[in-house]
Amino acid sequence: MKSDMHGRRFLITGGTGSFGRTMARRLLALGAAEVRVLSRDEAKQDAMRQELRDERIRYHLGDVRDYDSVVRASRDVEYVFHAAALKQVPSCEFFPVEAVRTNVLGSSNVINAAERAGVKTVVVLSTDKAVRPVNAMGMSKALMEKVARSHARNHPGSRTTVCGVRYGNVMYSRGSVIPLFIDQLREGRPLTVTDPGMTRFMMSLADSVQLVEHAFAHGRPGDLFIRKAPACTIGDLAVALCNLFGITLELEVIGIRHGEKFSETLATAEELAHADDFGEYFRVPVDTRDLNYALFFDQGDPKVARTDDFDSASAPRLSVPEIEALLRTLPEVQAELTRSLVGVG
Ligand SMILES: O=c1ccn([C@@H]2O[C@H](COP(=O)(O)OP(=O)(O)O[C@H]3O[C@H](CO)[C@@H](O)[C@H](O)[C@H]3O)[C@@H](O)[C@H]2O)c(=O)[nH]1
Repeated sequence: MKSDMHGRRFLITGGTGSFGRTMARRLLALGAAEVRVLSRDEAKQDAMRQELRDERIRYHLGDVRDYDSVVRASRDVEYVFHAAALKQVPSCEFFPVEAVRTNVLGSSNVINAAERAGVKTVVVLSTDKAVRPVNAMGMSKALMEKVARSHARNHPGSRTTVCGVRYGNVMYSRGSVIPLFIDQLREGRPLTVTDPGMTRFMMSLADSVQLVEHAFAHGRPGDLFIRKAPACTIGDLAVALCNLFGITLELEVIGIRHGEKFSETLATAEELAHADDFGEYFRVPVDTRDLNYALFFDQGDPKVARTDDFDSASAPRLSVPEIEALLRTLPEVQAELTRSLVGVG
């Protein structure tokens, strides 16, 4: 049976990142006619070209901040996955205007170029850090969500559907805690735990691709899809990794970092009050009522008070053996496990 992706033309912004590479591979496997990658770094494009070696991939050098480069990359495209972003919390804290340029204005460029090119669907990728944000990265992603969802409100007859997904930490993503802990284990150093009680939602890269595919297949204008990921404490994650590698190491508690939250929120009570529950996913439709504030004040919303946030402190909590099982499913961890841990322990 042919998939919905078969014979279609796609653009992935930020296409050389870990999400982009995984998504590109998947689209090619499903018979996509063309996968265009828009990104800034020619070295990463070259590495991807060597890795995937498929004539259906076209590399566009450019930057989402530059509208013309996005317009060029969007020509004749049917579907856009918008993954380009500044996503490091510390760098966005130091340079918040850069976060605004890429995450907010860049996203607006992607949506406007898609509209102009007659793209059918744009899926924008967001993060739990955009919910009740405390850092510039999260704030800029929250505004990106607003930009994306306002498209549905402001262009009700548009032939371009703009929808989004929001997910938590992607396990083993570049620069994140799991590869860091594995390096520390390998070197026999104590694991630097910020606070053992901190919680994060845990998702694999494969899960994030699946969520984007779900949005691609089912998204209506302005929809936001959220996967109901399980959560764990960072202390349990550290113990699970030690168990997995058969090593006993001390944990060194270093304290919560600048701009971090103790727990993350994937969906607020206000969003959940209006969300559709699809088992594994929530769909949060956009509020398309007109901006008549009197209506909001007069009618209120009794549903909101009855719902709690979906946050990592109260979400289904993975036990240590469950974290171990989840870690074992990750190809990167499988590769690490087959490497010898000589000199460690
Ligand atoms: O040496 C360390 C580093 C991190 N942590 C903790 O581990 C958890 C996860 O940290 P990390 O992997 O750095 O992820 P986050 O800071 O939660 O943010 C990640 O996840 C986001 C999605 O939620 C992405 O957008 C970010 O780019 C990515 O860094 C947090 O509780 C940290 O406090 C430690 O305990 N020790």
